[in-house]
Amino acid sequence: MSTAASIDVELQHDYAGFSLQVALSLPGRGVSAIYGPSGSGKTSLLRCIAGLERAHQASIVVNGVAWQDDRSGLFVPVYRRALGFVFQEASLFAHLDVQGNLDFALKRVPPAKRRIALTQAIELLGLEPLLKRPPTGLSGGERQRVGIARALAGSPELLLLDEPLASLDTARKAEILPYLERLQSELEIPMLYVSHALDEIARLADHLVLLEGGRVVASGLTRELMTRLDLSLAHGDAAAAVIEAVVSSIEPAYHLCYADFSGGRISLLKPQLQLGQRVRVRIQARDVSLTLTRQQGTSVQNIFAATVSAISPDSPGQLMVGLNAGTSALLARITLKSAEALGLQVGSAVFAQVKGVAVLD
Ligand SMILES: Nc1ncnc2c1ncn2[C@@H]1O[C@H](COP(=O)(O)OP(=O)(O)OP(=O)(O)O)[C@@H](O)[C@H]1O
Repeated sequence: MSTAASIDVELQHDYAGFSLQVALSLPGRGVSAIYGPSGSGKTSLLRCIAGLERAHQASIVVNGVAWQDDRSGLFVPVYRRALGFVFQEASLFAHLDVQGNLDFALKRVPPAKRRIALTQAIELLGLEPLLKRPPTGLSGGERQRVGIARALAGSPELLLLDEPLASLDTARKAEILPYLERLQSELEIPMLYVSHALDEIARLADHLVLLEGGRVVASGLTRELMTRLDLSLAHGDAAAAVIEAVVSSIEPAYHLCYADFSGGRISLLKPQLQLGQRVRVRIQARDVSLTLTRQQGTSVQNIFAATVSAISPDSPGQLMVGLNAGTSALLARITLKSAEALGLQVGSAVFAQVKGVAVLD
């Protein structure tokens, strides 16, 4: 059922040996991440929403505008859908400089339908110094920024991003993420963001869709899904929790600041944060160890009282433990042997020692 501020997708699409069948209602603003193993149908879903593939039994409504409705025979062709598509690698016109590539995209939108000024797209992606450069003179990260600005120049009502950072190395990824965060906070355009990287998702997306074998396994708030032990994304090396905290004091001499969350006070090696600032902090399950009594004489600063909410097998010899610290969910990955030695069970009172944290914003 479509409402004005949502993206509602119901569709079926079949290839030989693969069927994609989804029914989703996503927020009409902000970033929704699409996550799942290789071959789970993430790209196919984006292509069906774009109209690059024609799904059947489909209903696709973007913030009140129907793009496809097979009950009434409506199928808006891809070139008439107000969307921007950002691929893993931007294919820019080699004979045009950056400005020329952006102008080309802008000209395809009738002036009355332009929602984003080119100057705004250039400013948001920091492209001013690159405008006269040919695409061949750009780094991979710069090309992606141009690709994103070009998608914005088309004044999209929906931005589809298919692993936009996957072809970049860690340093280039880190360079682009702040631009994507700016888009999210400064533009009203909703984004569907396909990614394999949970750290990117934790940073960018409030909403998460987990796809497996062409089906939606879960759809909901990112930080809730990330700590659900019945889901694959709460397992393995990348498993992590995200907590929200507010900076309450700063200790410049130690380059530390302290932020309060429902489970206590967390110290962060990030002195440039401001008092009162809200921060999201990512805590990886592999960085959390558990004790039955509060450790003394340890170098670990962040120790929180918690209750075990769930225990589930992880890799051989390892368990994933779900924890509640106040109303915040945490994960700890520990060995089966330690769990037995501690006599852990659901409801056990423990102390979570957090060895490393990452501030997401
Ligand atoms: N044009 C096509 N013809 C036939 N089968 C296809 C076609 N496109 C995709 N598939 C199949 O559909 C399934 C889903 O593919 P899709 O690319 O959507 O997955 P994905 O989750 O995006 O994977 P990845 O993370 O590897 O990019 C795969 O089994 C793939 O082989």
